[in-house]
Amino acid sequence: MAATLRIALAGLGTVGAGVLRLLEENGDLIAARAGRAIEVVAVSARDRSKDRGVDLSAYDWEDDMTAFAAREDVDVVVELVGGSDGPALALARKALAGGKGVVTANKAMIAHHGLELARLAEQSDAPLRYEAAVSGGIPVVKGLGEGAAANRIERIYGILNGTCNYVLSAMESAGADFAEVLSDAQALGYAEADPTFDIEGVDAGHKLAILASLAFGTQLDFDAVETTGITRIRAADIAQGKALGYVIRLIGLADVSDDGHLFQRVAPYLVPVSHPLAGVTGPTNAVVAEGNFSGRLLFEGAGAGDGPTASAVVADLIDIARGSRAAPFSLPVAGLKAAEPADPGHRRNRAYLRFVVADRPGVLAEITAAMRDAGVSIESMMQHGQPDDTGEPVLVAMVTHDGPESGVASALALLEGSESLVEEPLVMRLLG
Ligand SMILES: NC(=O)C1=CN([C@@H]2O[C@H](COP(=O)(O)OP(=O)(O)OC[C@H]3O[C@@H](n4cnc5c(N)ncnc54)[C@H](O)[C@@H]3O)[C@@H](O)[C@H]2O)C=CC1
Ligand SMILES: N[C@@H](CC=O)C(=O)O
Ligand code: NA
Repeated sequence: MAATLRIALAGLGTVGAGVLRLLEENGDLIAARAGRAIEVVAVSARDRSKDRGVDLSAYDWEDDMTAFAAREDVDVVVELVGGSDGPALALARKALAGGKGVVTANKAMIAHHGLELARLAEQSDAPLRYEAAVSGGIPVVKGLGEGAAANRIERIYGILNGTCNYVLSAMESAGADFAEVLSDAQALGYAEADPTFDIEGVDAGHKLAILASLAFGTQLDFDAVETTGITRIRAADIAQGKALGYVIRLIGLADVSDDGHLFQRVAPYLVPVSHPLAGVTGPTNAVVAEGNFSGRLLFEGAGAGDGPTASAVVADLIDIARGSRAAPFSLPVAGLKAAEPADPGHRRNRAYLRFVVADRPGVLAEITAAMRDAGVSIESMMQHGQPDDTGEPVLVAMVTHDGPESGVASALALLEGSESLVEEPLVMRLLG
């Protein structure tokens, strides 16, 4: 058997402790499959004395994780700290520049700096792997980079954030309160250190930017991802969606037009109950990739949590131990094209619009007039009034016929500043 693959592990939280447990429990099987043992040499985290339920006594401790990059007894650095910049990025840069491999679960860092890191990896012929960064335990990075590598991918979309899916499906099934379910998701280790990244769609945006680059061979462009989170969704929207035959899911969706314009959006969508993504509940993620020869591929599994994420991290280590040197984004860096962001105005779809309005005569006429003037055709409309004349605001929801997104945008622009609207209208597209 070849020499041991020696690793240093930065970050001993949910994922880091999971990796140590996995290497401990499945060590023999992993060594047999990798062709050599994977040995943890050193670890680093913020607090040395914290009880993580794993024995650290066999490993060296470094207070400063960037010291891993200079250690001659380390082949691969595993970065499980998080944060797009800061010590995680410093460590990845130093390690790759010095010819060490890097395995990371850090989607924020890859989404912002993946191109630079891939270039460093290429220059020093060091492996860079990030399977855990996109949809935790699902082998979607490998699925696209290897299994579907022969295809032109035409569209990629899916449920990319376990926390949001957990929150939405609990609100849907148990009528649970948003804040309460979010704290459950945090306690279960699904949420990011800053959970606003989850609920505002930023985390899903990081993953979508990575998937788009892998799928379309374009340069990462996280700044161009249009991002809307789930914080404005009310129980009434979920109930309304259900009555229409839909569930609400936070969807990341990317495609590239024939003339090379890249569309990337994360937003809550109404998903027909018959669609495979509608049955995806809890912290589960699912990614659909449409290949021109493979047809529709569906990758589904646990998108967050210690075990599944550790499984993806260790799979990357096994790849490196086997000697794989695949390009991080499936193509040499020079082959990744810069893509212009697409203008979403021409995209056609049906939309769910929800207004909270003052309960007084003429309000509905004002909204429908704006729709008419913008050329938006209404398919159905529901008003949830108060049982008696309480003067409380009421909720008006409507679904439009298929039409360009620019029509809905124009209608809402006409209503901007209207005293009839008590809050900003909510728009969710119907997944087609
Ligand atoms: N928790 C999950 O389900 C998943 C997490 N990830 C990613 O994995 C990475 C780690 O996530 P978790 O384990 O959930 O985070 P965590 O918050 O549980 O653990 C982070 C670890 O990094 C250490 N750390 C943080 N800042 C540090 C610093 N400045 N210096 C030294 N150590 C520092 C902490 O002490 C802790 O040990 C993140 O990039 C996250 O986005 C990816 C997929 C799923
Ligand atoms: N916070 C993320 C963790 C995995 O990427 C999520 O909820 O999906
Ligand atoms: Na993955």
